[in-house]
Amino acid sequence: MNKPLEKPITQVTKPITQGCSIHLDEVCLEIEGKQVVNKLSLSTTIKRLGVIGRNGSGKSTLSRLLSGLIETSSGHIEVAGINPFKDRKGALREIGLLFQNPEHQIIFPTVIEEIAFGLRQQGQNKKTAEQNALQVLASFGKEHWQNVHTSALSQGQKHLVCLMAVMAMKPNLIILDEPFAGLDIPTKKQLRRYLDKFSGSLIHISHDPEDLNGYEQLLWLEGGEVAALGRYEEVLPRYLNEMDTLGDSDDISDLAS
Ligand SMILES: Nc1ncnc2c1ncn2[C@@H]1O[C@H](COP(=O)(O)OP(=O)(O)OP(=O)(O)O)[C@@H](O)[C@H]1O
Repeated sequence: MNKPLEKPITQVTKPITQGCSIHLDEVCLEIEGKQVVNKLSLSTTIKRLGVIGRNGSGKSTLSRLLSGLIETSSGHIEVAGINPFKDRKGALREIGLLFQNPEHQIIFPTVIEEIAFGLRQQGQNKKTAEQNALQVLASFGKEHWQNVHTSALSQGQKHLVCLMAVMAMKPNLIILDEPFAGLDIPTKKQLRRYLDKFSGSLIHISHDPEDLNGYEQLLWLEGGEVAALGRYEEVLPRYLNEMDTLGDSDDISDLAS
């Protein structure tokens, strides 16, 4: 695959709701000689942006670039007015990242410690961080979780702890890297309800278009490039059509050659 798609739209001039500003200018990332992200440019202030694309198209890499965990090889990234890689303090303040697997995120034995950790990172002292963490737990109706051992939580509960930990830091933008994968339908619906209440911006990576229902824009990545950026209703049918066509072919066998 990786054939050029229709002319990409990389500038959406009229966002429906104003959110966090995100600007990428000719961003490239090379890992071990492989061009993982290639001249990626986009500019948006949308509040709900879904990211779709095939396995290996660069979605998780984009989330790491946007949250400043990795540096570009070339090009420029600005999120909420800062360069997230260079301004780590600013990135901690502005951007939260939620991984698909909460096991990759949770490091503390109890829920309160886990939620307070990010606040300590932001400079709060232990007492204030724990008070604020407790407030967040209360706002989710989960005060009784404070001393619960994180290892005793179900997968869905772990996801919720990660979400509360991220929200406690009051970011302007939360990036979600397939947070619903492997969750049952009720847990997914509950987490979705919490996310819908978030007043900041969300960038949500998902293989399931249903997760992104109601999102204002979709970014479709292909081979580390923007295949399309536009309204959900415009981009999704094109994407699904392309995926159907690919599903009828056999490009997986290419991996063996
Ligand atoms: N640390 C790394 N070393 C080598 N290659 C990498 C590394 N990280 C990512 N890649 C490559 O970059 C490409 C994009 O990977 P990425 O994980 O961003 O894709 P993705 O769209 O999130 O995929 P998926 O939908 O399967 O999660 C892949 O070809 C992957 O093999």
